[in-house]
Amino acid sequence: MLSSRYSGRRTSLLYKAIQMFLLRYLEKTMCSSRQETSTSISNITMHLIGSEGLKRKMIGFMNRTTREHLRWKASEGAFNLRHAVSTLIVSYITPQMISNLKPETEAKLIDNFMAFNIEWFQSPFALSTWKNLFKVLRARKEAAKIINVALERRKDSILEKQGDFLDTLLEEMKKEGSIFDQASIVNLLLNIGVVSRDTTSHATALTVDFISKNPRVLTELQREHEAIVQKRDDKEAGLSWEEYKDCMPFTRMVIYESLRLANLGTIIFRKAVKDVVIKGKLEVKRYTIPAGWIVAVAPSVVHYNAEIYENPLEFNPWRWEGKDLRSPGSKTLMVFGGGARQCVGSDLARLHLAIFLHHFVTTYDFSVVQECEIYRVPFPCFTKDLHINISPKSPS
Ligand code: HEM
Repeated sequence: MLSSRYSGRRTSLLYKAIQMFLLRYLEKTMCSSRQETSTSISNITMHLIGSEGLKRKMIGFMNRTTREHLRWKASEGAFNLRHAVSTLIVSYITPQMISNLKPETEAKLIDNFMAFNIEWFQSPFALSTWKNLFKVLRARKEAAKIINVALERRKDSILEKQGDFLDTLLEEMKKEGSIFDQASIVNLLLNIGVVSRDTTSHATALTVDFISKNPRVLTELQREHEAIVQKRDDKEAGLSWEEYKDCMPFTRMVIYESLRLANLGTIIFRKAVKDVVIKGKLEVKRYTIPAGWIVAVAPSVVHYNAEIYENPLEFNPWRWEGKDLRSPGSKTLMVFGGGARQCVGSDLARLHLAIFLHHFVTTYDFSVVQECEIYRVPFPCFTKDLHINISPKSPS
């Protein structure tokens, strides 16, 4: 499952060219510039989990939403885990971005975020592909309209601030020389909805898939999380910030190991701002990357390197024992990118995974109905999604 294979599907050059074109096109409609996105998304993570008060508010909200989603899924029979988590992520990201939408408008925005994807792409020759492309573009347009209306209202509003991400962006926009205008704010909000949904839902599905194949890991996870619940005064309370920070070393190891194996950030790009000399052990292995060159870094080369990770294709969370896992990455772990400019959603993604696993292993038993299968082109695509059944644990 982890190798770069095409899983038996015939992928013609034309097919790939058109798929890449559509992806690029959708990307362009989503995000006007990488600089804007990154500067301002730094604010969302600051906004979402920056201050102590906000952390507590956010974690409480994520707990409630996760619990409700799992309860709802438990009553439904077998379900597609990645899709379920996509809805979950969008449900808690959307009100953090714009908090004062009417419930029906919020539901509409969530539906549009969910419809704005590329999963429908089957073949350039299938009429359904083009019909679906039309639906996706319509979803994008409707989502943009809802955000625009909310933004207009907020701009003119004399009411108290809502304390959401839209407020933060409007403050940025009003600053002298701001890189934001109304259009870039709308693009940014659309972008966050989609980026956070896809990366995090892929990561969650793959983590559960790895765990399902490793009963020893599941047992250890259950032990860690049940111990957390046992120590709590209010057994119904969700995970607290302190528990997240201090009481789940094994969960952190599982998250890092899953992300290392999943390799969701397949390629990252960097530009050499000056000549960079790469020092190999042997003279012949030394070379210089000239200033101005753009370099594509493939983190999987590091993540699957047997000199760094013993049995690199094995899912073994214990390999992280005793290592500092507070930072999102290092030279040997680039799941969220590398250097000063890394994924700005990494804190949020790790928090989500911890909360999800907490509710998942303490409240439910699960069984796999369909194993997941991915192929890489080079981005990981699911040819088969993980389908599971969950049922509430019987009280012990
Ligand atoms: C498990 C989940 C995730 C993974 C594996 C992941 C991975 C990555 C990687 C590898 C990069 C490239 C960083 C680099 O160039 O060094 C990146 C960038 C980025 N990620 Fe994530 N990400 C995840 C979740 C999220 C979430 C939840 C958000 C939004 C809240 C987000 C927003 C972004 C943005 C905006 C960038 C571009 C940053 C920039 O251009 O400076 N990501 N992510």
